[in-house]
Formats: sequence, structure tokens, C-alpha cells
Amino acid sequence: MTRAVLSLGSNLGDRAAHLRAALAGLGDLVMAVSGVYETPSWGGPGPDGRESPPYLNAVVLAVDAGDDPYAWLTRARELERVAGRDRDPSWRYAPRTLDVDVITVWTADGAPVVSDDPDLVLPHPRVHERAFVLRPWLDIQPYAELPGHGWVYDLVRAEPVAADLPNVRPCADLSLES
Ligand SMILES: Nc1ncnc2c1ncn2[C@@H]1O[C@H](COP(=O)(O)OP(=O)(O)OP(=O)(O)O)[C@@H](O)[C@H]1O
Ligand SMILES: Nc1nc2c(c(=O)[nH]1)N=C(CO)CN2
Repeated sequence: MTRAVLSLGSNLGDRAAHLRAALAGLGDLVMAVSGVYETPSWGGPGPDGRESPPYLNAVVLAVDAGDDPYAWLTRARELERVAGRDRDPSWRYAPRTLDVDVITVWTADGAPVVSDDPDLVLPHPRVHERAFVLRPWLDIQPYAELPGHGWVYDLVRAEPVAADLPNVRPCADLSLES
């Protein structure tokens, strides 16, 4: 058995519909879903100076009966494929219909999986800098700990995340829970 925290993001097309479809795709694996937040695009403009539009973001806690952490990556890529995500070789953080990142994975005994395989780095190597993940994560796990970085509630109060926090805006009118 493994548990995982996944980040869902969309800034292209019907953003809420893409998040809902991802959640539906995860189906019975989902244990808890955060609120939906509108967040400025993280990662800067494209090579031509074009800005990436704001995202809708949410975070999910999910559980899988199998033991393989890579199953989460496979699922994430499949959800992105179904959402029609295109990759733009000239712009790493180009707008996308759906982005699913594997944030952290725990084994059945509660130990965090640590991996430096470039195909699946765990915990996700940039999440400690990302208010758009850390803030929604607190909705579903107020005592969440990011392996190697400490309590999530401390991370959101320290720089560089604290400066971004006011721009992570709850969308009270949008819910992913049915
Ligand atoms: N924890 C992880 N979650 C998702 N993808 C990962 C992870 N660790 C490594 N990768 C690899 O990162 C590669 C790029 O993934 P992707 O294009 O979704 O990145 P991104 O979401 O645009 O950027 P970022 O990695 O900064 O979130 C993929 O080939 C994937 O195998
Ligand atoms: N606001 C926001 N910015 C991003 C996001 C995201 O989900 N939300 N995902 C990225 C690649 O993982 C890059 N930048």
C-alpha cells in the first residue's frame, strides 16, 4: 500500500473541468481533496516574453493498494494525456490543460519514499518553494510534514513562500467534491 499527495493544476481551457476530470480519473483512490485556489503562474514568462495565465490548483490525498511509487507517476501522466496536455519544447512552464505532480509518497508503514531518480524525484524537488501546493495541502493535512523540509505550516510562513501566499486565492464558489 502507498499513499500520495498529488498536486493538480490547470491554466488552459476549462480549468475547473480539467481538475474535476482528473479527480474523477483517480476515482476511489481519493481520500481527501483540498479547496480550489486561483494562483499566479509560477516559473516566469515564456521565451517570447508571453505571460502564462493564472492557474486553478488543488491538492489530493490518495491511496493505492499496490506498493510501487512509480504507479503514481504513470497515473499522473495518463491523466495529463487524457486532458490533452501538449508539451512545448521551447517553454518549460508553458500553459497546460492539466499538470499532475507527485508531491510525496508514503509506504504502508508511514515512511516517506525518497528518490533522486530524475523520472520520479521524491519528495517533489521544488514543492518547498510553491505556495500553490503547500497552501491547499494544509486544507487536507494541517499537520503535514514535507520530508527533508519540516512542517508545511512553517514553510508557508517563511520566505520565499510567505510572499506568494496572499496571491493564492480560495475559490469559494468552486468545489471538486461531489
Ligand atoms: N515528483 C514528480 N512528479 C512528477 N513528475 C516528476 C517528478 N519527479 C520527476 N518528474 C519528471 O519530471 C518530468 C517533467 O514533468 P513535467 O513536464 O510535468 O514538469 P512540470 O510539472 O512542468 O515542472 P515541475 O517538475 O517543476 O513541476 C517528467 O518526465 C517526470 O518523469
Ligand atoms: N500557479 C501554478 N504555477 C505552476 C504550476 C501550477 O500548478 N500552478 N505548475 C507548474 C509545473 O508543475 C509550473 N507553474
